[in-house]
Amino acid sequence: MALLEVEDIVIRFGGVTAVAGVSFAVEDRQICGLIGPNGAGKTTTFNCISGIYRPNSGRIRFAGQDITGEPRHRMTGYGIGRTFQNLALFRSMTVRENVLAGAHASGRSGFIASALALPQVRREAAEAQARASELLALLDLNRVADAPVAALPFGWQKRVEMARALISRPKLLLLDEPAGGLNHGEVDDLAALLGEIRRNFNLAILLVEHHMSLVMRVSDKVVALDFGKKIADGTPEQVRSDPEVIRAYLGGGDDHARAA
Ligand SMILES: Nc1ncnc2c1ncn2[C@@H]1O[C@H](COP(=O)(O)OP(=O)(O)OP(=O)(O)O)[C@@H](O)[C@H]1O
Repeated sequence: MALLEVEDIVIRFGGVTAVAGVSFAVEDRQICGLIGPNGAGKTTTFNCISGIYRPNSGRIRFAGQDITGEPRHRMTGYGIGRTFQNLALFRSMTVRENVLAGAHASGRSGFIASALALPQVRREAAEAQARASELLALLDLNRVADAPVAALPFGWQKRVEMARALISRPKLLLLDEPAGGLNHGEVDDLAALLGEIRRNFNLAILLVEHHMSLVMRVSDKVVALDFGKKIADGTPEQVRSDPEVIRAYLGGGDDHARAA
């Protein structure tokens, strides 16, 4: 049984079918790249897995459990963490505070227990602090831990988002365009970091990404979409040389050419 099973999902917006029956699976500890030209349906698929959209039909299973249409606030509890293309950080808070905010989303203590500062709450808070420190070190964010997040360059803010997603110990990390806006050196660092994250946290990663060389370098498998349909699913080598993929990237006018 795969960790994530996406089965024949269809997502429509009014008259537009953004995703037209897509299926694929992500195994435990696998890094899977989701690629495709502009408008292919990547983000919509991603938003469906993370509970932002509900599919019109089809099923999504995570660790054997049907999570189709579950709201996004439940996803952390299931073991799914995510980052956003345009960042969703608390800009005036420090790096450490932002990372800790991810732990609050997954804390088991309820509102009353927290208000009364019961021992379990204090234990959870201490654990979260220790884990935040570990993550800040791993993601090389120690030096800026007490700086407001808004003062950091974009590439560093992306790392903060990743640390925030990781603090809840996800089994699957969804990354929306992690290389977007990064310079060449930062993309190299990101490739190394993704491997390190997988090794350290024993998790699977699904990334939507336009940066083709990054996807091909880090992914164990790649799923390619075009016009809402899956056109290829295999190893980076298989997908890179797939005639449908080559046609989608080279033959689709301005939008497609930009994505290639
Ligand atoms: N909220 C929405 N309302 C209406 N149409 C939408 C909405 N979101 C996406 N679409 C349409 O669905 C299709 C797929 O869009 P989607 O953003 O998933 O593609 P994508 O592969 O992520 O593209 P990009 O790489 O440009 O981000 C496009 O035709 C898009 O215009």
